[in-house]
Amino acid sequence: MQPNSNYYQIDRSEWKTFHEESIPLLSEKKIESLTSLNDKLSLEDVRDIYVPLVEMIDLYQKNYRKLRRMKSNFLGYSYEPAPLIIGVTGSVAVGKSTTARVLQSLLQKFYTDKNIEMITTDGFLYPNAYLIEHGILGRKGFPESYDMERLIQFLLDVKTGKPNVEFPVYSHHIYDIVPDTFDVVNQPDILIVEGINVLQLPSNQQIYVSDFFDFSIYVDADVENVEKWYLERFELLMDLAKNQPDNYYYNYAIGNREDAINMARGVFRSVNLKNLEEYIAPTMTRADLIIHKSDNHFIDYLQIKKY
Ligand SMILES: Nc1ncnc2c1ncn2[C@@H]1O[C@H](COP(=O)(O)OP(=O)(O)O)[C@@H](O)[C@H]1O
Ligand SMILES: CC(C)(COP(=O)(O)O)[C@@H](O)C(=O)NCCC(=O)O
Repeated sequence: MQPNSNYYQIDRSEWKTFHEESIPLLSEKKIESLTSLNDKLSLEDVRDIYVPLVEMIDLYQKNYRKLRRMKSNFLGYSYEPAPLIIGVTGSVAVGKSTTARVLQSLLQKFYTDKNIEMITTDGFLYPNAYLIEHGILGRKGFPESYDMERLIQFLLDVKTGKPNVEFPVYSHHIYDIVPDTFDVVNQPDILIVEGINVLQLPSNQQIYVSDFFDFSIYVDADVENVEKWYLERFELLMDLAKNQPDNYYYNYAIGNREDAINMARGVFRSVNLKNLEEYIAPTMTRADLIIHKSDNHFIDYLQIKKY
């Protein structure tokens, strides 16, 4: 990021000191219970990074509701609550879903009386059969592989307060959309939407996915680290598939390990890296907050949009 860019750069050592006086501190008990639920997460990360982040989101949340109330009064409409929507994006395997899950759990502990939900846009990928039929299986994750109209309709339904809004489910284990399976989002107070495509511009829709966002986060890391984390996840998925012949990773799991890893490295470079460079990284400067991860997923600095 250039020094004259539109972001304040804040080192971890400074970020961790931020605290809004009017907000009661999250108890140590709540913080500790979160790390025991998520073995990937260190207590330091929750304390240093996520607690200040939740407090900052609380400022957005309060302001959002206040503005909506005042606007309704001004226009003479009755006030209708609408969820605050937070977008989380970044490369494949940078740690978006881990970040989104931690944020969801911590927000839920912070707002005990509110409903905090999370979805991933993987569910809006077209099924493999469709991608094959259109000759774009090798473009999975690129803009044309998503049903963006359906995603926008979903967000519209949630934002306008519809109950039990259904969305399709993607499974990394079968490497496809799970047939005839849906999850629901039911009138959340806060919805986190995680995916590589959430800050991208629409191809032919009038509305951007990001038009629905009240706060957005881009998770950033050097490509060498992202490739390493992608390969580590690939090995983990292979290990889990060892005794599951129906699993997409089964054939890799029972075959030559080095060949499988080399294949995955090739896929990362020819598909996911290309996607990152062409379509994902260019959306970074649309985010309100950039979280930078260094070796071993250590968050070393954050950047907050100035204007
Ligand atoms: N903070 C973290 N500490 C350790 N491992 C992590 C952390 N965040 C993510 N990972 C690991 O990195 C890999 C990619 O993370 P994931 O959340 O699946 O990425 P994405 O959703 O961006 O594809 C996974 O194997 C995950 O377990
Ligand atoms: C489903 C995805 C597009 C989304 O990735 P995610 O952010 O969930 O890791 C990606 O995991 C993927 O399958 N990419 C296509 C190339 C590949 O890695 O097989």
